[in-house]
Amino acid sequence: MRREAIVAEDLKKRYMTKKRKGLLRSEKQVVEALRGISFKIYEGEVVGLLGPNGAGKTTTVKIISTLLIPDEGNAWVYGYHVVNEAKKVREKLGVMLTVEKGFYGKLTGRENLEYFGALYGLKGKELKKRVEYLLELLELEKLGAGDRLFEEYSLGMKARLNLARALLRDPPVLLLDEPTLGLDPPSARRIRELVKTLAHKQGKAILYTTHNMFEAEIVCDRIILINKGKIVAEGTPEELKTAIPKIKTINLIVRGTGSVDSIFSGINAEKVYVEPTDGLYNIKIQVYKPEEIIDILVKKLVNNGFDIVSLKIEEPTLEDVFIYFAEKGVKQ
Ligand SMILES: Nc1ncnc2c1ncn2[C@@H]1O[C@H](COP(=O)(O)OP(=O)(O)OP(=O)(O)O)[C@@H](O)[C@H]1O
Repeated sequence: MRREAIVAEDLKKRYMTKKRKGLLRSEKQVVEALRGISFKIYEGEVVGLLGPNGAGKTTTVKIISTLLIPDEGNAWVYGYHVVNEAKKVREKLGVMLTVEKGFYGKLTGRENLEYFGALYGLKGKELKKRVEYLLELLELEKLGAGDRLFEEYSLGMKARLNLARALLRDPPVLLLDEPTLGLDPPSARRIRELVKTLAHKQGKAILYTTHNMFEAEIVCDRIILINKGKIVAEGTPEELKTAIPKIKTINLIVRGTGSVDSIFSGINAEKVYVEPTDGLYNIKIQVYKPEEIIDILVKKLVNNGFDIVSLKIEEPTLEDVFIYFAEKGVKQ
């Protein structure tokens, strides 16, 4: 049986902030960042924590990583309590929060890793071996980055070094907060491949936050969707796609000079988006049963002098799931 690596039980967190009221006045305000979040993450899986801005993703990651104390609820990492046994929890964790934090600009990538490795208690040959292994694993040597100063690093190199640092102690649990944000495709791909290998081949438990739905779908075994501090949906990407009303999208590109708006009057669609580009119209029509309207639609377009350049019917994507739950708000 797979072991539970992270267990979160009814986590709640409020922040006290001040809202400006005019030039000199401000009013205290309570932000309910987490309103009771419970989940489990097992060894060997990548679990995506997804949600719109301000949903509570970073707050959750910070609580699990012992950087923030919850107001209510509990969480454990390999059975150690995140508040009462924070030191033990930290020994089990590799955390990647923001890209640059804590690295020394005047040290090379290799020296930075050696420095943090020493802080974590690695020494001598063991430390050197681990650092060389990680420089290879993250392809930093290949990019000529091992002996370059950190201040000269590109964003992609910084992210790779950040992940290397999180792996120094070879921890069984990784918390990765938007690890590919702003990266070029090769760096993002390298990190995604590595994350999957670390979970599936080495059995690490990985909590992964991202805004990128394409990424979530290819990296995550399971997804937890949060909105306004609550879990609104949970499952594999496939399960989530079947959890929303089976709305499909007719994707049409047509060429013509007339107005397309009259075409859609009388057509029973949920939503229609029209985007004119260079003499073409890019049209998206969301409907439950495309087969019921497609004939009429094509006839109307042709009778009004439009050429159909392409026509596709698309199944719901993870992005549709995300938008559906974000718009729907919190299930009560
Ligand atoms: N230190 C803080 N003080 C006050 N409010 C905060 C603080 N940190 C977060 N918040 C608020 O708590 C809520 C949850 O924030 P959090 O950063 O956890 O969300 P998120 O899902 O990570 O968002 P994003 O996708 O934008 O990074 C938001 O309303 C945010 O404004």
